[in-house]
Amino acid sequence: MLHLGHVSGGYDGMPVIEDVCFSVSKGEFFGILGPNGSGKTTLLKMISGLIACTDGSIQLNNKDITDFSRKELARKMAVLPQLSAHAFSYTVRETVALGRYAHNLGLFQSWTSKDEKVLQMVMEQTNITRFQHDSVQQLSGGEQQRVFLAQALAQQPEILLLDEPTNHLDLAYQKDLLDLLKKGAKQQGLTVISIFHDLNLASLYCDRLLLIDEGRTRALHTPDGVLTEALVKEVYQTEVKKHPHPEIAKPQMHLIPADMFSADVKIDASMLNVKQEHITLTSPIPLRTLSSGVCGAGIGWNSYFVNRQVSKDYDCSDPEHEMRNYLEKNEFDASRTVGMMTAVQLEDVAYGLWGKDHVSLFTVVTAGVGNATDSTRTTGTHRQGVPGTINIWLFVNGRLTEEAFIQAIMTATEAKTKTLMELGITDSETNTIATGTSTDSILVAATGKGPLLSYAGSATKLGQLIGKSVYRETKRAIQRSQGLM
Ligand SMILES: Nc1ncnc2c1ncn2[C@@H]1O[C@H](COP(=O)(O)OP(=O)(O)OP(=O)(O)O)[C@@H](O)[C@H]1O
Repeated sequence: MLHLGHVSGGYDGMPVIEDVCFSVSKGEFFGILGPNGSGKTTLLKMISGLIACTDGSIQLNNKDITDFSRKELARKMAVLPQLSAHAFSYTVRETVALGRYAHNLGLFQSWTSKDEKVLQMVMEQTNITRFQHDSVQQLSGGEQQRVFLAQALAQQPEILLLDEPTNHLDLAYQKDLLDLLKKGAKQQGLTVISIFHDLNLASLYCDRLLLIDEGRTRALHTPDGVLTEALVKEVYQTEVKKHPHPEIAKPQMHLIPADMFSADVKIDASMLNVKQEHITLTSPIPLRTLSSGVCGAGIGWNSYFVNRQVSKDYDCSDPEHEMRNYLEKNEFDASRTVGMMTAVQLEDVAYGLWGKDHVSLFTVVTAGVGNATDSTRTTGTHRQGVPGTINIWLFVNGRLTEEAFIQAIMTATEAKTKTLMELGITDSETNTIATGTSTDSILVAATGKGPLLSYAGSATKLGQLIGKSVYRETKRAIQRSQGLM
């Protein structure tokens, strides 16, 4: 639909855009990214015909844009400019109605019922109907932004050009506006070309991104292809971390603020508090965690770790909610706590600091095996009223990659299973060696200090510490709970 072939252009003979080529198809949501002054607005002005190309050509539906009259072009393309501090003397309704200009013979003279219908529709869509008789001047920046979007939509263009459309909008309106544009693209085939400063919004909504730097194309691809840590660092001169969005398959870039480094912290027994009711560990800094606890499960940052004793017939339809109430009652901030439950006597806990020098590990285990299961054979129907959960906490005094977190869990699970095998713990349903219990939980937490540990398999120092410590501490915890130590 729109094709830019080797386009160059700028101001007063000074080139800003150089040799840019790309095509945008009908119904595509296309994002333009780049640092301040890289030429994004200039490129948008060239597409809308406001600035002429000094080289190359811009074609709309196979016709050079210079061959369209201004009014013809306005029926095809609408522009939502960056909001500036102009004085707007029109009312909201009048401002939006100006968008129908391209469809009329003269301003307001031939106002038709179709114009009125479109006007009402776009004011509804942008949620500005209630301000329609107010002066644009008296609206907030975000409200004005929506008025000008309504004006652009009233043009009923094939292509909508937007310069940072979410500027001035609060979180909900940012989402509403971009949802509206996406819907327009998907359902009505509206082609959206938009400048973004927010890489994450661009990633969420755009089908493809163009990254420009000093007026030249640096990358043109899907969000995943353009938003790489290396490219963003090079173009924006700033450190970022790439992470997948938790709900949809789009990348998100996280800034890393300077001066966020806190003092070195080593997690050890001095931070552990064993009581009859619960075992707690309080870290002076938030730790990066991966856990299967009742609370604080998944990936997160936590400072408090609670292993709470519950009666063996604890039965609750919403254990997470109940646990949160418990944590709050005991003055733990539930949003920063990993909480687990066990029915074993907490004084039977086994723990120890393993390793020294570059990496060390503080391992804490509570273990009951009354509920031991062989995961390869159990049908899950056989349950005993005997306490039986193995809760393993691994505090790594080091910095872990995500794969190291996952491998730490694998290595710990292998070591736990080996302990059960050596102690001859069996599944009472299948009469075979148990692999764990049906309600085991695990936590891996890391201080994030020191050299990066990329792996935690048994070939690494960390993996060996995990294997040995989980094996030993689980064995001691089981033997204690069985009254053997
Ligand atoms: N009207 C103008 N006359 C002369 N030079 C201009 C004009 N407008 C912009 N420039 C220059 O062109 C370059 C690119 O500006 P442009 O506004 O296109 O960048 P941008 O990527 O949109 O920046 P930002 O992210 O800050 O909005 C800058 O060096 C700017 O100073």
